[in-house]
Amino acid sequence: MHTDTRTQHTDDGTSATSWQVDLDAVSVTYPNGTRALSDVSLRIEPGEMVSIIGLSGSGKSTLIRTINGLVEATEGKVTVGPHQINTLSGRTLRDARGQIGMIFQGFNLAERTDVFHNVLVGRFAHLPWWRTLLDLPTQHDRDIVLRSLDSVGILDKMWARGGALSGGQKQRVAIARALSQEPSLMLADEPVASLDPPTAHSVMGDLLRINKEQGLTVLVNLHLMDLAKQYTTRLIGLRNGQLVYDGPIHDATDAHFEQIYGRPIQSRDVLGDGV
Ligand SMILES: Nc1ncnc2c1ncn2[C@@H]1O[C@H](COP(=O)(O)OP(=O)(O)OP(=O)(O)O)[C@@H](O)[C@H]1O
Repeated sequence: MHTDTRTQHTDDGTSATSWQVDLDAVSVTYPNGTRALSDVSLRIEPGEMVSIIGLSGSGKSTLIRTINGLVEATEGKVTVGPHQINTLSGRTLRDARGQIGMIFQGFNLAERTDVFHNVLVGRFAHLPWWRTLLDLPTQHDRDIVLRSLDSVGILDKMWARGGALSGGQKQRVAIARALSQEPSLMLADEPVASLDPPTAHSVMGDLLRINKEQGLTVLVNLHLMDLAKQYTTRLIGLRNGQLVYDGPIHDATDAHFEQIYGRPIQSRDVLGDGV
């Protein structure tokens, strides 16, 4: 299968590559016998902004984790940029993951460490080990950390401790940490599920801006249909581990959402405008 990449131009004139993602007949069965994904095939083009929607347990996290190699596909082929992820292990898998930014619902920040060093962690994939041990980032690494913080509007919090930030600020630090990897793909697993509605909208707005400004491929797991409609251009619907919708978001009707949820739409399926 041909795998495409696209060059993105960053503000400092350097260029990075935005990756395509291909899943070819991918199934995942966990060791306890749970079949979390069944025969999923899809292609995400470089630079797309895609939402993955489904009820709890439908396989959204498993899909995201299979793409970055945290979960192994038990059948099928997972191709991410130039890598066939499900054949990699050890150093080569770590190197590939170094180019995949990952954002989690729980932020995963070091609470007692300042924001600068939390974001610098994103550079570790690119630093020789002795520089990370000696805490000796280059000026280039520092510049990237500052630019990443600036791009999510929290440069002024650089010396605050991770634990002293609000949920929205923590998620922005997590986005900055992922950006400092200079990623070729951004994966977000329920990034706004712990946030209040206005903050959820602004974090989704940050992800959309990064997608547009940097041309970065973004895949985001959501369980709220209005966020998917407002911030993404393509919808992937999962139900019981199966792909039940894949198409442009503006073609997705309430009937499609009902098919994805397996029941009529309820108020808990939408966040509201948060104002
Ligand atoms: N490590 C695991 N071992 C065994 N079963 C698992 C594991 N992780 C997930 N599952 C199961 O796989 C199925 C899909 O789970 P997954 O977390 O991918 O769904 P999800 O759509 O992300 O759900 P949620 O929105 O609640 O996070 C579920 O039945 C879940 O219980």
